[in-house]
Amino acid sequence: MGGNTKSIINVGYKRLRPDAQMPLYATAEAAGADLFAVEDVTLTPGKRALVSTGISIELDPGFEAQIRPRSGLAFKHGVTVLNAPGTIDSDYRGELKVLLINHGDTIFGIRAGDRVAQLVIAPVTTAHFFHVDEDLSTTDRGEGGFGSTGA
Ligand SMILES: O=c1ccn([C@H]2C[C@H](O)[C@@H](COP(=O)(O)OP(=O)(O)OP(=O)(O)O)O2)c(=O)[nH]1
Ligand SMILES: [Mg+2]
Repeated sequence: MGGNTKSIINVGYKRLRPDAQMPLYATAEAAGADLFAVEDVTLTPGKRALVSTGISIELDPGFEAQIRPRSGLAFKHGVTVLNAPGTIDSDYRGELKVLLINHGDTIFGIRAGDRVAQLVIAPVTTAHFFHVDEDLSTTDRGEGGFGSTGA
């Protein structure tokens, strides 16, 4: 289409239990790889739960993984990732966990093997923060924010 090339990085994963499933892209060009629950969880309305995936990954420095909601769960059941997007640091070696919340009005049951969220790999820019003594540069926006440009 635009002549841009796809970028692919290698990400090693470990199964922390035999029934864990590796993150899986549902289609060839999916941005997110689905994450699977390894346990049954019951989410009553308004409640949250940390759902185990049974997977750990090793990202190279300069990358992160984001745990994002699945829109189908949000649309059909009001179930979403509470801390979306969850941040997986490249130095994290623990199990990937998904913090789900039920914003719906009915009980939502998760079964082991269900796809509960999706993992997006992204490059990270690390800032070198330096203190400045002079004024910051002048812009049209200035200090306006939080709706300052109108509805
Ligand atoms: O949805 C999430 C979010 C985070 N993590 C793991 C990976 C991440 O690298 C680590 C720390 O996450 P974060 O920095 O968001 O949490 P924190 O509250 O700042 O904890 P910490 O003090 O451990 O950084 O927890 C998950 O498994 N799932
Ligand atoms: Mg942190």
